[in-house]
Amino acid sequence: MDEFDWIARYLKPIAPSPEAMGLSNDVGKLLSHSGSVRIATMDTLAAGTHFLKTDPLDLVGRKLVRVNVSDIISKGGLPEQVLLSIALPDGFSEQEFETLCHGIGGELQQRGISLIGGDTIRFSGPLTLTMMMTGRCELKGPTHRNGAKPGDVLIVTGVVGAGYLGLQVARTGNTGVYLDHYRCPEITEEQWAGVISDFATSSLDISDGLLADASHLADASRLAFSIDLDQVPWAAEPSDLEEMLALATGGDDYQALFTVSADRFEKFETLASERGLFFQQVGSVSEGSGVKIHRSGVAIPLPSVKGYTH
Ligand SMILES: Nc1ncnc2c1ncn2[C@@H]1O[C@H](COP(=O)(O)OP(=O)(O)O)[C@@H](O)[C@H]1O
Ligand SMILES: Cc1ncc(C[n+]2csc(CCOP(=O)(O)OP(=O)(O)O)c2C)c(N)n1
Ligand SMILES: [Mg+2]
Repeated sequence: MDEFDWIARYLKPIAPSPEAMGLSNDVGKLLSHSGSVRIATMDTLAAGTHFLKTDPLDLVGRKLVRVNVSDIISKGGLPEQVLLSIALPDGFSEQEFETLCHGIGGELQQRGISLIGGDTIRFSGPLTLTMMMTGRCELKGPTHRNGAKPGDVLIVTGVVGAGYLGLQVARTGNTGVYLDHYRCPEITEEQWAGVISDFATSSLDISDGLLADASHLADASRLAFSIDLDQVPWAAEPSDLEEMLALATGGDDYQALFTVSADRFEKFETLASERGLFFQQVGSVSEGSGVKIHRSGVAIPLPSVKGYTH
């Protein structure tokens, strides 16, 4: 069985959109719209770096889609189409390929996203998956990292630390809800896209860690971001400060982090609660630089490592 058979058997069925042209025309068609701006992102997941070799392959496939969707939604966009690169390790079986494609295809279908092409190779390295995802957003374009203003409030859309806890669980061979999040993260709900587009003055998704990603916004906006650790919706109540900081720096959260101006906050809050969207105010923006953390007004020294770096 060669790569063309596998593409025909497992990828064509998960690429039913007309723009994919049956994965038989070397190229796929990108959608074009008037009245919106098209955006694109790309994320790679490599075995050993982003997931464990023992993780179920259908969940790896779903995670690949979700980490890309997270990027699009956190910038105020809605996902549309994908290109997919699959680099298979030697010995990867047809059954494994089928399971992987089943996960990718299921997640794409549930979210109404179309696979339109890609590339498949075999090599001597670990399973490496790269997905390029397009999306569309309002004419003003995606939200930026640098738009925060003094007085803005800092918002997170979901719990922080579940991915970190899941990785610890996975390493000890246990199971549970955190493991599920590590393998296939609960990401920011799609309904947030419109709210972020309307209200966020700066935004991104938390992949490297709450403190690292907050500092990306702070640095780009050239302002100080102050986070009250007691306001953060932790995935599990930390037993001490050390564990709290581990949750704040572990990454793999895939929740949106953004700023909203104080005078629009009430309107924002009403809209989010009308739509049943969970969020938490975790801090605020002021003149100055970098991320500062505190608990009930008492400053806490920043840990030396604020998040994941490759
Ligand atoms: N991982 C993949 N996901 C989606 N489509 C793919 C993937 N790999 C290959 N394809 C599609 O299958 C067709 C044949 O691909 P391929 O044999 O890699 O072409 P080439 O020889 O030009 O690299 C192309 O339309 C390509 O977009
Ligand atoms: C086996 C394993 N070790 C460590 C981690 C933790 N980890 C790896 S990459 C990463 C950050 C996010 O990955 P990156 O490729 O930087 O994503 P992006 O910021 O581009 O979305 C984290 C927290 C993991 N997910 N799996
Ligand atoms: Mg990156």
